[in-house]
Amino acid sequence: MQPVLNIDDVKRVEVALTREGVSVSELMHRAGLAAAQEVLELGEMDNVVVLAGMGNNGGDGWVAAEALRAQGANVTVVSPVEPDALPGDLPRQVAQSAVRAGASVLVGPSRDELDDLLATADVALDCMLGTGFHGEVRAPFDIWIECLNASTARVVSVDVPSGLSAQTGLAAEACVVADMTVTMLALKPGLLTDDGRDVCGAIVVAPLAEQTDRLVVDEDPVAWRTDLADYLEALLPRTSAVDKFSRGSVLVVGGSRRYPGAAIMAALAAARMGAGYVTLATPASAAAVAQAHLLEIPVVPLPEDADGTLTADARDVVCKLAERSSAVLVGPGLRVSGGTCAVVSALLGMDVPLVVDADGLNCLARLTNGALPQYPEIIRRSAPLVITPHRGELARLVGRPAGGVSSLSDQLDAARDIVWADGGSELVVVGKGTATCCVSVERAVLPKPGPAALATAGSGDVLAGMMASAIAQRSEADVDPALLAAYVCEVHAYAGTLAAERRGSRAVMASDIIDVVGVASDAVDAHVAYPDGPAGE
Ligand SMILES: NC(=O)C1=CN([C@@H]2O[C@H](COP(=O)(O)OP(=O)(O)OC[C@H]3O[C@@H](n4cnc5c(N)ncnc54)[C@H](OP(=O)(O)O)[C@@H]3O)[C@@H](O)[C@H]2O)[C@H](O)CC1
Ligand SMILES: [K+]
Repeated sequence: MQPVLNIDDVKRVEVALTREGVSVSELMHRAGLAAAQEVLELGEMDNVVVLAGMGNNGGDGWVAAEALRAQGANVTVVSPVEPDALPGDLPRQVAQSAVRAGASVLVGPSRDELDDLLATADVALDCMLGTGFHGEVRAPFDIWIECLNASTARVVSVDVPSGLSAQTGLAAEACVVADMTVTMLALKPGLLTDDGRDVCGAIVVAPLAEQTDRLVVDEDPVAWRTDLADYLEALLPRTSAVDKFSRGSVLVVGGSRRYPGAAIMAALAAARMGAGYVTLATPASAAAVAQAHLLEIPVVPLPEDADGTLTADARDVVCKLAERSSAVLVGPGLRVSGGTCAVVSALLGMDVPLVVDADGLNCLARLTNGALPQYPEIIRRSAPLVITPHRGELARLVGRPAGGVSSLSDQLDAARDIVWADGGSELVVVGKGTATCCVSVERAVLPKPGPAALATAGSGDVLAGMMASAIAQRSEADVDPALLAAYVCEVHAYAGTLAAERRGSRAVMASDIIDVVGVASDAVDAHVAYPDGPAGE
């Protein structure tokens, strides 16, 4: 797994490195050399343009320019001011050194001059703005970014594409779209989510010092990005010695007269993820339509009110069914009412592994007055509990205003508020977004995010069904619950990719994802188990 650090923690690692004898000047040299090395590895890069800003990100660029010049490349550095006029001591010194080494400098070019220069470039190094960037991009960098994005040069961004917040992943109006980002010391959350996913290109981490790994871990990384090999312990069992019950039984409680589909999709996804036996319990007036869609899955009708929503009387039947299940999912299509809140509350009080999604989460928000971290006893239990909120649901659960969870960084903070208040190892918050985080009290795990095709109605219901299915199949196993949840997200993401290949990237519907869950999990498992085998290539 690769550690992900908040920007403030990256700065602390920088300070810790200087305490261990690696000066900032040395770090800047190593950063510039790391960027130059990546350029050299692209091959045939004779003409290099370095767009340098005024701070240390620019300093990295001047070091890279000198290193590439030493390798025989034609290097032109574009700077807003003369090298001698750079305000920071370090950037000024490395700039002067690069000039002495023969790098050409173009100061304050017009748009046309810059376009002409970039037209001759094989590669452009983006060193305008790094982690010190804030607000909207000011001149001249807004214009430089436009020229760079319009050019045909390969673009390598140093530390972070200029214009992207490395913390939030939100891009300013002007933001470099890179082919590659060479980031210093550790991954940062903003590179992995939201606009960051579209503008970073391939990400390479340059550790800069042998002490870095240790110092990064000392800073308690805000998250860990998984590699496929990390999932080995999370793989679902594949043995011939099974019958339909030993393969795990899942109870899905969801649906309403108005929204029968969500629960149907969750039940199907649970079956496709490998549970041997799935049951759907749904309000009586949704049961007939559900049964018509679910040939292999029994549907149990439950007491409902005049709106076709569960009443509190449903609790007894639901709890009896839950007792016989290896895992329960509650929420998809449920709606929020006194009755549905009573059912969610009863399930939380049981000793059965539980996944709470969608309206189940909205019931939970209502049961806790929109302040779940203040009522940890409601979710404290001995059996596993996985809650799967998207950003809006997560904001509601922790009492933030609408839009109050707007980045991966916010997702991680809000999820931590919940798991730390709970304090137990049974709870995982799967915070869904353009990057999804699986957060337990132990750690936060980031699975590889899926394609935009997954952002479609019902996709979350499918994930929830898959999650309950995986937990049912691993109920006896001692596996890190955040890792198991991340594995399920990874299979869901890959299913989205397969569905997009089959249907077209904008045409995927949730049922297309369900259709390929089985082949997606086979493929992910093969990659995990045999990373170097034919399936892993
Ligand atoms: N982490 C490490 O170990 C190392 C990182 N290095 C590199 O250093 C940068 C961070 O350097 P820093 O000097 O803190 O900041 P930047 O270079 O990113 O940016 C500061 C300059 O940018 C100006 N700025 C800020 N916002 C804007 C904007 N919206 N529009 C235009 N200009 C902006 C800022 O001007 P102010 O007037 O706001 O002060 C500064 O001039 C990190 O990313 C790495 O690349 C080191 O090499 C050492 C190792
Ligand atoms: K940059």
